[in-house]
Amino acid sequence: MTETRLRTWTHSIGYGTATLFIFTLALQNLRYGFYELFYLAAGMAALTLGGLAYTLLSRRRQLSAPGHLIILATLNSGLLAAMFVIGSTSITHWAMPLLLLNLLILPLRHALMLSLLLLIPMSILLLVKQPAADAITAVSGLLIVLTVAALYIWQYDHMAQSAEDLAITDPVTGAHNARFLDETLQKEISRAIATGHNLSVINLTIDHADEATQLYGEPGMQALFCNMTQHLFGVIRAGDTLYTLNDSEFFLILPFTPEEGVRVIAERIRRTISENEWPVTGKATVSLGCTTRGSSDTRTDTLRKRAHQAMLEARKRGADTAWFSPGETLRT
Ligand SMILES: Nc1nc2c(ncn2[C@@H]2O[C@H](COP(=O)(O)OP(=O)(O)OP(=O)(O)O)[C@@H](O)[C@H]2O)c(=O)[nH]1
Repeated sequence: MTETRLRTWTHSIGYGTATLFIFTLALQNLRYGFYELFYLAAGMAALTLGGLAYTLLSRRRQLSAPGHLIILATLNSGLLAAMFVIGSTSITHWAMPLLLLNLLILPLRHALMLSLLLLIPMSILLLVKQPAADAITAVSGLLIVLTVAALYIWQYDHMAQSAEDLAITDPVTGAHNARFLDETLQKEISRAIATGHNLSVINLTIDHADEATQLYGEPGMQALFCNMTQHLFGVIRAGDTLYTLNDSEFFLILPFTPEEGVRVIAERIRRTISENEWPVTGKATVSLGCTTRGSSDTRTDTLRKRAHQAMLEARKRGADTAWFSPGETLRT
């Protein structure tokens, strides 16, 4: 299920349940002849029903639907205003569905702000109107509901973020994985087209990886791969992104980098790697294929293929080489 559908479902169920709860309150008050409270509850039920209709009408835009903030702010301020105007503290528990709706529907920070804007004046009114012990009991109940629900949402947000990080990160090296590469590269191509900025990429492979694996074994190569990832993180600048493609291959996306720039950074990577003393293998070299987006490059596979061809060309020319496509060596 997509996040938009999930939100449409949870928002609809939240508004629907709140409508039922508040409508029941309205009927109860009508039965006992408390007409002011009946009108208040009927108005609130109409608003939550409006929230349900808004959710269904804007179901494709549930990730950013701004109307929820307006609906919930009106509900919260309406209840608060009514408590002050009617002077009734017996409807404090009506705040419960509103607190839960705030947290279910709005981003956590907005929800907490709105809930506190409701709770603080409400607590002052309760302390003024009721015996201190009763007021403290009522306010504590509301605070417990708010805290537990907020903690649950906070934990859920963190778990969702961790799951997303896991899905796009290589667990061994900590760099992004191949799955995330095409998505980011397509976004960067679109950004480069829209802004007219340069975009370059580098495909980089460890030279003689098969022989090194036979010599040092899988764990040795994995250690080299991890060390090289950390080294590359240290060389590239903020805004560049690094991807690990398989056990010996990397890919770099370099936004705002022209041909002269990618030549500089590719040469710097080649030189620093060949000069470095690596923990398991001692010396190691890499072959780099670089390219810069041309005006007709609108697809990821064109750039990836060209960078890959350039990398194969660099390897063919004796390894420890950076090759810029189409057809110019930086250094052999
Ligand atoms: N994307 C990217 N480009 C780089 C990097 N390092 C160098 N370049 C490119 O190479 C050009 C020259 O870089 P340097 O020789 O470091 O000179 P610089 O003037 O200190 O580079 P900047 O201040 O980073 O622009 C830069 O303008 C960039 O286009 C890097 O880490 N990432």
